Amino acid sequence: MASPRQAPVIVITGTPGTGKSTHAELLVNESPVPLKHINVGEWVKERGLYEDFDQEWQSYTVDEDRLLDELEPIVSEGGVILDWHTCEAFPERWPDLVVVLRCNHTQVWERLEKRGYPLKKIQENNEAEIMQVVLEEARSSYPPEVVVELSSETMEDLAANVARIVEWIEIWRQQHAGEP
Ligand SMILES: Nc1ncnc2c1ncn2[C@@H]1O[C@H](COP(=O)(O)OP(=O)(O)O)[C@@H](O)[C@H]1O
Repeated sequence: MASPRQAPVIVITGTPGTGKSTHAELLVNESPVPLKHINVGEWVKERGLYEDFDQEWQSYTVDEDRLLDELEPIVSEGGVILDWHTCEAFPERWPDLVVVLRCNHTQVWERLEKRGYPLKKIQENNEAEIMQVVLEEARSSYPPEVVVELSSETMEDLAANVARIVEWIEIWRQQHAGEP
């Protein structure tokens, strides 16, 4: 990394509906260091970082090269939460912490139904949660000490998870104090 990092890079990932944005928003408020929340899906749409839009699946084919090019300078500064339903595109050197949120697949189904997702997309995500696709992806892309799996089924889970990440940030800060 070219620039000194005063704050860590945290990836929050998980199947859509597991609670990534909810966690990221609360974490921004509770973090002891300033964190910028990037909802990568929204970022891709706003900046046109996609090659195509699939009507049937209602999803974008992301231009990953452009996405990574645009994120790189922000990530090098540190103090960022990358919130995305996939994480393997991010280089191994980027995240200090990868949080994989997990949720009972029935709850995922209900949350995505409320969001108005097409049935096909709900089924695909439901199956992905059952098969722990995102967790496997995170485990195969990053060192084991960086990846943490957290349950996100209740408001108590949410509060406990954010408190745990805040504690982790405090330790990260102590370990990196005085670094150039
Ligand atoms: N731990 C939780 N307990 C209860 N409801 C939650 C929890 N996490 C998320 N939700 C709810 O589930 C829905 C999807 O959450 P969201 O953060 O948008 O998921 P994602 O960003 O992973 O797609 C929202 O209505 C949110 O309020």
